[in-house]
Amino acid sequence: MHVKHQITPDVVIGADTIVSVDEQILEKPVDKQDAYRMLSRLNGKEHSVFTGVAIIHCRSKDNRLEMEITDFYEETKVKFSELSEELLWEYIHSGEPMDKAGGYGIQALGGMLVEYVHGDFLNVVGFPLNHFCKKLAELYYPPSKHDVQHKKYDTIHSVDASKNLSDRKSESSNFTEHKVSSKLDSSGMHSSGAVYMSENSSTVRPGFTVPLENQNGVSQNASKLPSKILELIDGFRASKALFVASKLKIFDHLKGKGPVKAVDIANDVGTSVCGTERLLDACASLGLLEKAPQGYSNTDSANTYLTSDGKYSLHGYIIHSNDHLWPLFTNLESAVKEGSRQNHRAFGKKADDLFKDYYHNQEVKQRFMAAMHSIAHLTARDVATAFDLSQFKSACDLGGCTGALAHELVQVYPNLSVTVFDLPEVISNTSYFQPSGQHVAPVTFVSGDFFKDNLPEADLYILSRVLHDWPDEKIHVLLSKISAVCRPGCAILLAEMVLDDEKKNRSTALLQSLNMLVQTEGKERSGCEYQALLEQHGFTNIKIRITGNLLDVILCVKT
Ligand SMILES: C[S@@+](CC[C@H](N)C(=O)[O-])C[C@H]1O[C@@H](n2cnc3c(N)ncnc32)[C@H](O)[C@@H]1O
Repeated sequence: MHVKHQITPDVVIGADTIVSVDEQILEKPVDKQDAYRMLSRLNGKEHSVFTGVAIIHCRSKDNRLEMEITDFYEETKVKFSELSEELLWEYIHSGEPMDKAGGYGIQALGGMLVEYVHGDFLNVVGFPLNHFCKKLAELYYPPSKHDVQHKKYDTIHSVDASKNLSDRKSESSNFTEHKVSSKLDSSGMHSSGAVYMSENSSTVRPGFTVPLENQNGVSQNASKLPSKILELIDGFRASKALFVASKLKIFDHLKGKGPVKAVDIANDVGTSVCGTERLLDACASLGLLEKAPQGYSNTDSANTYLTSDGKYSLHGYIIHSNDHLWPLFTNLESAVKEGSRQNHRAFGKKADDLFKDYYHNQEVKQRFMAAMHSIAHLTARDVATAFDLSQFKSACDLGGCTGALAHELVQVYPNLSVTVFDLPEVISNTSYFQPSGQHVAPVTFVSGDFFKDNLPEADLYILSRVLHDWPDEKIHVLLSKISAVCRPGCAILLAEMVLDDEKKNRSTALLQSLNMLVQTEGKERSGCEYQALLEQHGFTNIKIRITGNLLDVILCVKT
């Protein structure tokens, strides 16, 4: 290993000894207390101080000291700014951050004084372990040309020339030279949870720098982190960025406009410029917005799906995901351990069923209905046309909520009369969701409880996203009531995410099953499971259509 200066490990670990000032070797090295005192007294001039492991460049003006610390390997610079003599002494005497071996006060509270770290964070919190390990690996395995070219990103993940990588590269350059005026925790993570990146050597990601054994048993960095794993770890940040942008109605603000500057969006929305800019950049990196020198604008998808009045707006579902599902998913671990819903943990109450949770409060009810409406509207055409339903004269959509599917059915089948049956709290709140216009065919709304009350008569009973809310016992109650009013030839149409028999579906369906776990007593089921439930109540000739949309469709007939 190339060692520039002969130093003892003690000096490396305890870095706070000044040995030279402005290249003049001191007669006697000063200890750390004197070193800092000396630094703080060097007022009005620029100095560079060599401490044995670092060069400290000081610029001091008006009793304010700026220190730039370059570590022994000249890979890492730490810039302290706005450091007054009093503050400096306060930190020295607190015995905490400044006293940490080699920490230069950048850990814990001392992080508040750090303007930026340029390079390898690990090199300034003690023994330069990261650098040391890399040098060791180089000694044993000199890097190939290919590796050297990509050295800049070598501790974060694989350097495959994929789209993901180039995305990551631009991400890391965004973090580079980023101000770290807020605290860094002792693991080197930004206290907000953001990952601190270095500019010119490795990316400091303590949690991800996993030593691996190669064939010869020598440790190397596990630089080949599969991008899928990183994507999943990042997933919650991406979801939250979308949720917050939706909550702040950023997509609505941008709709129908040319590029808008971050500062103007921030002023319109009433948010901070720096926070808004970061959110907009994150959304642009996720493909939700377009970014140009003139500003930010909506993508076509954002106009269609993310604005609150978009053709297939998912705004309601996104807000529900943020306000309701997010707190529930925070308790997923308990749900998995206990095998039950977590509404009491997320919202501090235990209702008999989830609909009582939703309908106790007008705002929560409106939010839930808007969420159901978003998905029902998006899927209605595929559900309505999955089978030819033209032989039916009347249909009853049990748990039909806002009537989004009912309205699609009367459009596709003009001779079909459709009744929406739902709880009274829902039926009284449906007017807000009705389509406007002269040519809208009428839909009838009836209130009642499908477990207790008489069901309206119909040739076709529709259950869209209803069975997945309930355990088998409750489903048997409901199906036996439907079966009792069905004449032979009458049918049931189910719309659900149907799992395949091995439960190896696309992840949307299986994640939806977790969704049911955290909030209901129900679950997503496979085609076979639905078939078994239906057959017990005399429904046969079961056909399943996988629509490719969010809901699949099952049709069966009473024999
Ligand atoms: C998950 S939502 C599905 C809404 C709609 N079918 C859709 O696919 O968008 C379930 C619906 O069932 C209704 N529901 C729940 N329990 C009910 C009951 N006992 N009687 C009638 N409707 C009920 C809820 O109010 C809600 O509208």
